[in-house]
Amino acid sequence: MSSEHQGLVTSTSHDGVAISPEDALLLDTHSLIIREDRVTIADKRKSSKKRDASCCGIAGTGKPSDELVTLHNILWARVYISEDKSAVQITSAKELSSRLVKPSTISIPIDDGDLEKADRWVERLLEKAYEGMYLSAAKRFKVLINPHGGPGTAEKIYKTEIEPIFAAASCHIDVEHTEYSEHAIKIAQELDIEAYDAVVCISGDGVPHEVFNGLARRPDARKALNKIAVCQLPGGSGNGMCWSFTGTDAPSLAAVALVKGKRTPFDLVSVTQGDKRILSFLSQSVGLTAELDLGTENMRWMGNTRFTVGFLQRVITERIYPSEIHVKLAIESKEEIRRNASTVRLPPDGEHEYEGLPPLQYGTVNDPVPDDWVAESHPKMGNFYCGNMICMSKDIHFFPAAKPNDGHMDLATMDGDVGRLKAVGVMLGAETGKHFDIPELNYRKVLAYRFTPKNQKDGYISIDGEKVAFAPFQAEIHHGLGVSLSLRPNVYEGPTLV
Ligand SMILES: Nc1ncnc2c1ncn2[C@@H]1O[C@H](COP(=O)(O)OP(=O)(O)OP(=O)(O)O)[C@@H](O)[C@H]1O
Repeated sequence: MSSEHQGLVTSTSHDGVAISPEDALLLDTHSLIIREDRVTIADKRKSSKKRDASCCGIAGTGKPSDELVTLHNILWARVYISEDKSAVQITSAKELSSRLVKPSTISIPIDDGDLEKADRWVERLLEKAYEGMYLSAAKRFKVLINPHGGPGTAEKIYKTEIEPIFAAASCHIDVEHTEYSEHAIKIAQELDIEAYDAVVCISGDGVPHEVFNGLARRPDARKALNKIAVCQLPGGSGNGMCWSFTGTDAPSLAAVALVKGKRTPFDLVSVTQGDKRILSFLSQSVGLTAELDLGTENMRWMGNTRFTVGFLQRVITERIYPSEIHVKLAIESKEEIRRNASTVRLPPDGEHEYEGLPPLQYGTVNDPVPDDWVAESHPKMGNFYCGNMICMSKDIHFFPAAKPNDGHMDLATMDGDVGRLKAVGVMLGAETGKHFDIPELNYRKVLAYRFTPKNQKDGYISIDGEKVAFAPFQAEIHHGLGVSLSLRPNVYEGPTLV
């Protein structure tokens, strides 16, 4: 444990609060220790963690009157100067429950002679709290709220849990409500990309899908997709992107994770179908998963539970979806995927000769299948599921080998007649990623593929949870084309293979 303490020395008394000449605040490697007997707590909440509480196991002074705030939870700090007093004000996210944090501010009076020193200390605190990036932290947020997303609570969640965190972290916020289907495409197409660092969607997965596609339709698509981080905070039922990047769907905790998040390139997928080309950021599915995504719309009021109910309803019938797939393989066995789990594959550097979307390497679904793709017939396909993120919704970590920026799609397939117990086993195993080892589940890393339905006239094909025509489609990965904000570089939050 570190014992690197940097204190703010105060030596004066304000408003009757006695300040000792010793340090009132100690800056540790991972935390700020507030010596409560020496500071004025402007907005003290009862649940503040005392020194002896088990918080991250960080060693400190050991005094029971000390409060410990992890640097992750420090939202902002400043030197406040008014006519009659000066103070250092520190705002942090206070834990009120395991799913709720709220901003809380403490104020430490300082002597006017200490202003310069206090300024330097505040800067040091912010640098540590934002890991050296506070001056360039993604603080200019275009917030898109879908009032109809998931159970319809996005607006309330934003006002009560998210906005206070953004405001406390000094973010510049510009809020817009989506007013109709595909409105977010238009907003992203017309966005002033120099004015914002990120578009934050308080929505399900549908709005970020539209934002990526709006950015993709711009003449400067490559620059726009590289400049604007696209993020999701939980306003839908699945919230796969929020789970994958922040590890939670508790809105205030996820908001802190975004405020603290670092720009992370991540892979996007081009899907061609008919004459259309769209971008997918999350998943493509046919069969069981697509039915859960799209065939449970009538249970939307249940929130996340609709997926479980829908799954049980469908698995009983052991439905199959005959199909043919062609695959451009990258890593073809689970053993090899495990062996490569800690390998970092960054996108190739270099100049790009295009301003819009990257050219398709393998053509479209209307072109002949390239010679080096593997052709597979799946007369009993039960679930075709290709993903780009680890988590699809709460407790569904379907792609434990997925990485934000590895230039691969994770393709999982399973026959529909493997037996109900096996199917249930895969679903239950997905909570922890253990389904990866179930032999009936085929799991590969691919660069591109084509899916062709057989002997079925109509059905569900889901791209990022949105329904598209029941017709052949082709997908290929674009390594690191998009950007989001994540807590850790090139890692999703959840039970990864590493
Ligand atoms: N004001 C609106 N009226 C009608 N549709 C809207 C409006 N705003 C957005 N939409 C559409 O709602 C669709 C679904 O959005 P979103 O993904 O946010 O919620 P969801 O589908 O309920 O969430 P989940 O995917 O988690 O179930 C999007 O395709 C979007 O175009």
